Amino acid sequence: MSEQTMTAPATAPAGGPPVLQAVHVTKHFPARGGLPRRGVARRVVHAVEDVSLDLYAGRITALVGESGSGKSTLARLLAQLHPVTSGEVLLHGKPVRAQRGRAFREHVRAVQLILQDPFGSFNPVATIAGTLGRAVALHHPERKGKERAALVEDLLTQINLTPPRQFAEKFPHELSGGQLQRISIARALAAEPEVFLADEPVSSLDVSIRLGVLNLLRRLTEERNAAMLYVTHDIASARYFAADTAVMYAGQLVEQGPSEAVTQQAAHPYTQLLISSAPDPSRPAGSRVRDIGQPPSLIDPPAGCRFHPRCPFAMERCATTVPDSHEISPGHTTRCWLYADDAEARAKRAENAAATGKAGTAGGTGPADPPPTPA
Ligand SMILES: Nc1ncnc2c1ncn2[C@@H]1O[C@H](COP(=O)(O)OP(=O)(O)OP(=O)(O)O)[C@@H](O)[C@H]1O
Repeated sequence: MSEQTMTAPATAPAGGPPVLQAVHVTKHFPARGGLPRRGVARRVVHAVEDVSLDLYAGRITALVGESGSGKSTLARLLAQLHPVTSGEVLLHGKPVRAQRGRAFREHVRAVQLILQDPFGSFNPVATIAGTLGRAVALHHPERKGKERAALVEDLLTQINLTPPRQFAEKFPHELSGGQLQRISIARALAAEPEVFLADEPVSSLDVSIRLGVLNLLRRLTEERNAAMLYVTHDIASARYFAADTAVMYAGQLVEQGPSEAVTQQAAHPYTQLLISSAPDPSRPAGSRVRDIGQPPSLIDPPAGCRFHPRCPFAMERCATTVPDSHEISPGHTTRCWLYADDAEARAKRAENAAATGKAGTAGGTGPADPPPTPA
């Protein structure tokens, strides 16, 4: 497969048990600034609130939302880089709580994070062979000398930087952003992970090379039957790259399910807004969903559904009670009161359908459309 052609998303059936799970995970950070005052509870940032998400072997799940919605925090909780405030992270069904020791090291090996900015994560005075050699030494201490060098060359070949010797002796500043992002993927591969957490892996890269890096990630996921979380702002790329999509708003998951369903029959007004805000030349003029505000402060988030102050279809209950999860079609769920089974919700739902019309679709009208350029 050419790396410049976007093919159908990795869709290994989600039949087996999840590899990695967030179960009712919440993360509060102490708010920066201001001194604690006697008798006044310390203010916290409600970065992630009661989020449950499953990742499956051989399957890519996109986590979509605007800046500050808690996507990176969730990825870091799954990687055990932050302790959870409540809830659990499970690897193969077993809770992971250790922040040090053998269980922690095993988690860090099995679950590898790939970050947005490849430049920031390399030692500028180490060659690529030195950087990858350290990763090999960490995860395969038995491989020494020539064996270690051979493994470094093999890693470079797997990420299509060939001939490997030509790249091994280079320093980070001698490589392009795309080449360095490939090296960070190779460094993650050295651990033979079961899960990749790719946090906006292409958004800092030149538009022309994004597709190549995404297709490399997909090939590696498929070949290794690894699970992948693909964190992105770009809901249109999620449809083409990921089998499943989860949408996050202000720390809460508002919709999730098969990417095709989430992007073509978006149920939550926030998902509809995200889709209608994404560039899409095929969308008729005037079909945008009306946006009536900004994301809330996470220090003092709105009660109920956090989207309600911005939602044109909000009802009274939306301001007081966190919505239940409603199943729209098999595996496609949303936390939105529009899908409750009562007269008021039905009327609002009809209003929503009339207002959005075709606006609940992303990236065009069918699988034959050309892939969008990933952001
Ligand atoms: N270590 C921290 N201490 C305090 N607040 C934090 C910390 N890390 C993240 N936050 C806050 O948590 C919220 C969620 O941030 P997060 O980076 O997870 O969002 P995001 O969706 O990944 O955004 P972006 O796409 O811009 O990276 C933000 O309000 C952020 O300021």
